[in-house]
Amino acid sequence: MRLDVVTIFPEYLEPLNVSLVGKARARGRLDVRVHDLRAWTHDRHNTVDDTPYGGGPGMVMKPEPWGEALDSIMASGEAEGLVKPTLIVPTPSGRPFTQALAVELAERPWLVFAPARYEGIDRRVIEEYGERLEVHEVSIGDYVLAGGEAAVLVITEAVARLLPGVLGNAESHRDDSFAPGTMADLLEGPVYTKPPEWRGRSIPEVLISGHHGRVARWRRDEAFRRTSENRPDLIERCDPATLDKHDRAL
Ligand SMILES: CN1CCN(Cc2ccc(Cn3ccc4ccc(-c5n[nH]c(N)c5C#N)cc43)cc2)CC1
Repeated sequence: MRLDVVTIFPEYLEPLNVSLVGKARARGRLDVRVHDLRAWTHDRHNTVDDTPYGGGPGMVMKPEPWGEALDSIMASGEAEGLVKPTLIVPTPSGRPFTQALAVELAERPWLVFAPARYEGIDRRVIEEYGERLEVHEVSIGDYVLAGGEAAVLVITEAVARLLPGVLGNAESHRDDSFAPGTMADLLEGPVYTKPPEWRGRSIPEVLISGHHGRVARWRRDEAFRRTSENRPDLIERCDPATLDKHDRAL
């Protein structure tokens, strides 16, 4: 997968050089290219924003630099034999970014991210590229950030861990929380490791019982309890047949 990010803060994307995404890049699973939007400005101040038409607070990102940047990146991808990218625009007014969308995006060969700042990007940019590309305007949560770069880090990590060969065998994403329509809709239960006793706190006996069926049942029950407490909405979403199937398998 090729992944391009256009931003006025390229240094914000440094975390894409480390950990899981950094390893995926080193292994050639991910080709990440970060671009400074100001490279596509032509005035002495490298201007990327201006006052909003109709008045109001803040500034709006000008369409011209974005148009030149996206055209240039698309041309470079096409020169390398890639067809068309999927454009992802983080925005507080976007549809929620979910595990289901991460799974969908992990199937794409080429993603381009357009994280804005200020009050956002002139709407005509989305209209222009929406006529040529699949465009996803997404929000990573119900809170307000100062720009889209943090969302790029979140989305990139969620997608990269789904790419073949990125997660080690031990860290399967097969039973991830939030995977649509499966028992994995439940939140993870508690986890424990050595030592068996720590500051007078021991671990649940069942986990050292050696009885795999009982361990699986205990984990499912704990996941169910935790989900009921923290995310009852996920219980609603989990169809009874799936719950029942899982029970029968235990
Ligand atoms: C007067 N009012 C009029 C409404 N605005 C709304 C507004 C407009 C821009 C910004 C800052 N910003 C700029 C680009 C950008 C991208 C993503 C996100 C973002 N925030 N939260 C998420 N989950 C995000 C994601 N993903 C924020 C961004 C914040 C709030 C406020 C002022």
